[in-house]
Amino acid sequence: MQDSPLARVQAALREAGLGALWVSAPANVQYLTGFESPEDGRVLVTQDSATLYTDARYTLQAAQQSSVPQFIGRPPESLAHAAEQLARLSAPAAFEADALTVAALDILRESWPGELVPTQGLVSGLRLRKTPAEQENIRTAQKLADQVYAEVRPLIQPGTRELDISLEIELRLRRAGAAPAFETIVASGLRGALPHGTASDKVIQEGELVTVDMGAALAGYNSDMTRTVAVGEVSGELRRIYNAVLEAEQAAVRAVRPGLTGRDLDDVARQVLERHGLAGAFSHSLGHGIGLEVHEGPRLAAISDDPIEAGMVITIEPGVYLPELGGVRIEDLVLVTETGYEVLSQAPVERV
Ligand SMILES: CSCC[C@H](N)C(=O)N1CCC[C@H]1C(=O)N[C@@H](C)C(=O)O
Repeated sequence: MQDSPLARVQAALREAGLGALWVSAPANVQYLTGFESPEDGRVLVTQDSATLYTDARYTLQAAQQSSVPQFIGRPPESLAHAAEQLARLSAPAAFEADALTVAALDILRESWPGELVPTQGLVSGLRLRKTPAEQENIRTAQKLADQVYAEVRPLIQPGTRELDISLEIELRLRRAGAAPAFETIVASGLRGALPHGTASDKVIQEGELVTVDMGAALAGYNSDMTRTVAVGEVSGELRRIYNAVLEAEQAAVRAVRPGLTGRDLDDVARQVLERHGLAGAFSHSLGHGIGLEVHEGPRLAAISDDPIEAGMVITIEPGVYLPELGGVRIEDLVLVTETGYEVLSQAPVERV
């Protein structure tokens, strides 16, 4: 309890001179309470209490899952209940500035007494380093994704539609009790130049590269991995960009260790691609943290000072996108350890 996420948020409130925090970011609601329908939940954390607010659709579920007491009801009753707690505080209450619409803030201001101040990162900062239990959840989600990828890999052949590959992946994830972490990306041939090219009805042809970017969501935690494979013989230029991306990816993975910043790792990959004359075609960041959300801190990007620390789970995913030719992305899921890294994604990276 002493070191639980809730206890740490309460300690942070005391340190910041805040009386309470209204938590509305779904991942933060789940992190603090264990409630697995967090889009329909909010949490009021004070220095010595916490209440989960949700509605009657979730009475039983919230009682089974939540580690904090629940108030079942909708606004205005729920906000009036929170207002009673806030009225006892002498310090201002805070809200999550990155997880509240202007309209929702107006309603809180109309419903509650006292000052309401914006905060950022109070809870999501705690989520950056994963506990051993969280690491295990992500590892299990990735193992399932590896298994599903292996089962579906034989379908990536001439004559198959991209859509049928994504459907097969998503069906197999769901059969196993998981869900897709995000809409599966299957981008073949020229569509490979779309970094977020979700599967279309395009039919895969001989001589194309096919990029599959997939993740499993299990027990609230997500995985994320990309493989690009060749269908038959591909052109020399496609082979060249594939091997350049592979070199960049492997260099960045091998560089992972605590003490660096997100920018340092992004630089490693970008420099390799620069040597191959391809840095201009790497149009996104190197990677991101992952956990209760697919995209969370730290950012691995050219503009990121985010520190890389042991316990973080990150993706390393350089890509090259050339509209006239196609694209390549290779992505691994990596746990940052005290001494370096452990690659969690085990699906084979093929030679092209
Ligand atoms: C819609 S979730 C996509 C998951 C994927 N593995 C991923 O994170 N991608 C695909 C290419 C770029 C990268 C991404 O979206 N990165 C973000 C963080 C960025 O802003 O660069």
